[in-house]
Amino acid sequence: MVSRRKLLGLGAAGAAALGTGAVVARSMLDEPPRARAASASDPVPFYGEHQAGIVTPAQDRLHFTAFDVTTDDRAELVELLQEWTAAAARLTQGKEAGSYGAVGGAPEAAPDDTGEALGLPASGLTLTIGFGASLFDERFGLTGRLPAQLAALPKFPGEQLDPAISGGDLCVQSCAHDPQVAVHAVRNLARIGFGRVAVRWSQLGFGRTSSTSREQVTPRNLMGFKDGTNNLKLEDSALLREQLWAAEQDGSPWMAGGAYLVTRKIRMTIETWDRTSLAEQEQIIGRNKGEGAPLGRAAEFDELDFAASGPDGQPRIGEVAHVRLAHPSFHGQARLLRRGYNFVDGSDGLGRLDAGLFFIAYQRDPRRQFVPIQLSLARADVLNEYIRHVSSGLFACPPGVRDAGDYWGRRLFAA
Ligand SMILES: C=CC1=C(C)c2cc3[nH]c(cc4nc(cc5[nH]c(cc1n2)c(C)c5CCC(=O)O)C(CCC(=O)O)=C4C)c(C)c3C=C
Ligand SMILES: [Fe+2]
Repeated sequence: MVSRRKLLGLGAAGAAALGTGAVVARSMLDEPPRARAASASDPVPFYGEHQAGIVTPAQDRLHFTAFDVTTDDRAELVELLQEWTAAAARLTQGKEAGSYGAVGGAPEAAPDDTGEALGLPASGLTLTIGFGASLFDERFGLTGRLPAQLAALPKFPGEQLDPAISGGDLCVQSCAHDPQVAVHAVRNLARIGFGRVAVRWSQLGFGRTSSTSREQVTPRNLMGFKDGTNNLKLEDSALLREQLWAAEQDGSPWMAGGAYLVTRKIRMTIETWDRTSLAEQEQIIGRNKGEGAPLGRAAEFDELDFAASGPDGQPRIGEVAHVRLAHPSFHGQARLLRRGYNFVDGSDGLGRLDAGLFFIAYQRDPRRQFVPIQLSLARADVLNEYIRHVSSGLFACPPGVRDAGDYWGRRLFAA
């Protein structure tokens, strides 16, 4: 197999051989992936108990895609998932999607890799798959396997969802430190899926808006605030077991080790936000803009003190501040692993940027976690004056792929 990085180092003779369409022997250049990503260009292990791309320290770039399955044939769907898994195992290690690659196959055949990532390193690529509730209809004999956790989200006050950019039978979250690598992976999965799946909607993102590890600096969202401070993180193993990973006893044993994913595309009216005073912006969020410290406190990771009041006798963190309404203490300690990205999809034709937050949250049960939190936010959050939810997705992300004999969702399709 040719790793993309190796291809660059082949030298003139090797490059010439590839250029003439020679098929490279799989064993010639194969090498095992390193155990863990050490730098932004390194691979992240693909095999494991959980899918990569959930607690993996959030990469800088996102290409999220939802697919509709266009075949009604269960065997074809299983075959697709097997082919996707094999391609994902290669792509995430910096290899090409297929064993011949972009230039190593027969000249009369379409290449089994599209080529735009040739020469690029793995770039921390992770590919994470999810299954939407619509996959469990009568087409594939999965009706009895629909997890209760995929119950449709309620209609939240104020949302203006566009069905064309919501839902989907399948989703793939592609994250990498290089946008070309993230897009290349999705493009090749779509290519492999031709005739069996069609892209329903997709979203590009940048500037991760959450930290999922204590080793990461907290990034900023497009409102200019640090986002992801009080998040579930990779290091919180007991909390992850309690709040993130589905367990055998949760009702759908095939999901044990997986997690449920909620996506929301949230458009910001940033032009209005940008004309709002600093003091008001900080009141709305409940943290200061510079440090990201809770109002009334000095440092980013200081505890939030909801009882503290200012000189005017009013609570430092207002009753309708975003962080108060979203805090676990108001939701039976429910937490989320947030992993969102900023987006700017050009302009809206009315002189405004089409920009905002592509919110991504993983959890063990959206009915206990995302739904109550979002209900509080939708009812009272002062931030609502500046945001609008325009798309929604809910997916069951199965456990990790154990080894090369396993595939995404194997336990779902097992007899
Ligand atoms: C339903 C869940 C949430 C949505 C939707 C949401 C949208 C949203 N958030 C920000 C900006 C910030 N959020 C912050 C904290 C925070 N947000 C949520 C949940 C949702 N946010 C939670 C659970 C928390 C943590 C609360 C806590 O325990 O303290 C922050 C503060 C920094 C941080 O802790 O991450 C900011 C800033 C925007 C702009 C937005 C929609 C566009
Ligand atoms: Fe938030």
